[in-house]
Amino acid sequence: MPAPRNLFKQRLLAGETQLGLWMSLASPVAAEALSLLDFDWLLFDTEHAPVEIAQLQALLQAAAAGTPHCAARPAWNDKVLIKRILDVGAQTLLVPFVQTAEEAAAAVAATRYPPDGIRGVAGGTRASRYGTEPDYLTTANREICTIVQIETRAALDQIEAICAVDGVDGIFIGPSDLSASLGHLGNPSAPQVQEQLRLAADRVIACGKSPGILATTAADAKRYREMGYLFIACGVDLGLLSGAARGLLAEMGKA
Ligand SMILES: O=C(O)C(=O)C[C@H](O)[C@@H](O)CO
Repeated sequence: MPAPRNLFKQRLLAGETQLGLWMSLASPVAAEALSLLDFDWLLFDTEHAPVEIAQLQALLQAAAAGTPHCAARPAWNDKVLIKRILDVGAQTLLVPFVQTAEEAAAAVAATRYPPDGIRGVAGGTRASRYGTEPDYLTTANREICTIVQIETRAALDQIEAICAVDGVDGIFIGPSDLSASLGHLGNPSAPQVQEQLRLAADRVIACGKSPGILATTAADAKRYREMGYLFIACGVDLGLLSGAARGLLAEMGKA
């Protein structure tokens, strides 16, 4: 049996819109419950969430209950972190803080077995169904989706060069870090930041790649969709939980 088909990658390359959810709670219960909703993808964050590799494996196992495609973000553009995430079965990686074509190429190489890259070979991991998929090693590369995250002014300057790197399947813009880099720390809604987000989407699309982004409200997600963003994390599980709890308290008159 070959590696599982990566439908998220196929839809990304076809330019389809895919609505996702950003997962920071580090909770298998939340992962399982939210996987049963109709999101196209879930992103498990290991950069800014307290998630190590064994926990990520448990999160992926829990989310396998449902249909969304499961992506993961390593804590850094690091070949060891990326290898370990691939081994626990994530096929789509969102690699943070990529600023140059060279860094993008390194991210791609880390996700591919030789001769296309440098991913280390393991006999039995969750990715290969613990070694029961005889064709996994020869088919894994084509089912990996590598998305790089642009989150600085310097990276914005390199969008076209980064998009041109073979194996980069999509470009994800991090509004929080980008706003910080542009001098608007904590304020991604600043008009100058929003203008850069609009321009970035246009430039990525002009390069023939799909742009993605993280929104924290439905209003933001809709605006980003109008800007042309194609894979949009429409919210964060942690934010949704605490927002709903705050709303409940407010309704009870304890704001
Ligand atoms: O810059 C951003 O935006 C991101 O990279 C996402 C953040 O890390 C964070 O908001 C995720 O919870």
